[in-house]
Amino acid sequence: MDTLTRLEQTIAQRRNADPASSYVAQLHSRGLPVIARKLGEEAVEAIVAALSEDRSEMVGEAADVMFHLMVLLSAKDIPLREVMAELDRREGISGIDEKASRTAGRALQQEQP
Ligand SMILES: N=c1c2ncn([C@@H]3O[C@H](COP(=O)(O)OP(=O)(O)OP(=O)(O)O)[C@@H](O)[C@H]3O)c2ncn1[C@@H]1O[C@H](COP(=O)(O)O)[C@@H](O)[C@H]1O
Repeated sequence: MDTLTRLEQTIAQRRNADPASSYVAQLHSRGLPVIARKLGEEAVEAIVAALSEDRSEMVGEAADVMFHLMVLLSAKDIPLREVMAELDRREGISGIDEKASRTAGRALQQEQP
């Protein structure tokens, strides 16, 4: 089993644990807005780390972002496999082409009466 799948299972098991002894349970007990905000804070910390020269800090902050994203997915009852399936669906589609097709689609919609 890969690391993220194991982490997903751990988070599912810890969700309803005692918040005094589990950080995952603590986050869940505080609710979705707190979990979402925490992910935002971790993302900002990752940005700061990326702009510093400290490689290990970047690795640590990237792990924090991924962990808190996994907690948020759990809170939203979205299985990791659904996100992986979306990434699989996107495989081989250039971001440039995808954006261009969206822009063209919007232009077509605006032309219609
Ligand atoms: N992977 C993680 C993991 N990564 C980060 N964290 C915690 O996320 C929190 C991050 O919050 P902060 O950035 O605010 O951390 P901080 O140390 O307060 O930092 P600053 O305020 O100084 O910036 C810290 O408490 C980290 O310990 C994690 N907590 C848990 N896990 C996994 O989740 C499992 C279950 O954890 P519990 O629910 O706590 O048993 C663990 O066994 C791990 O596998």
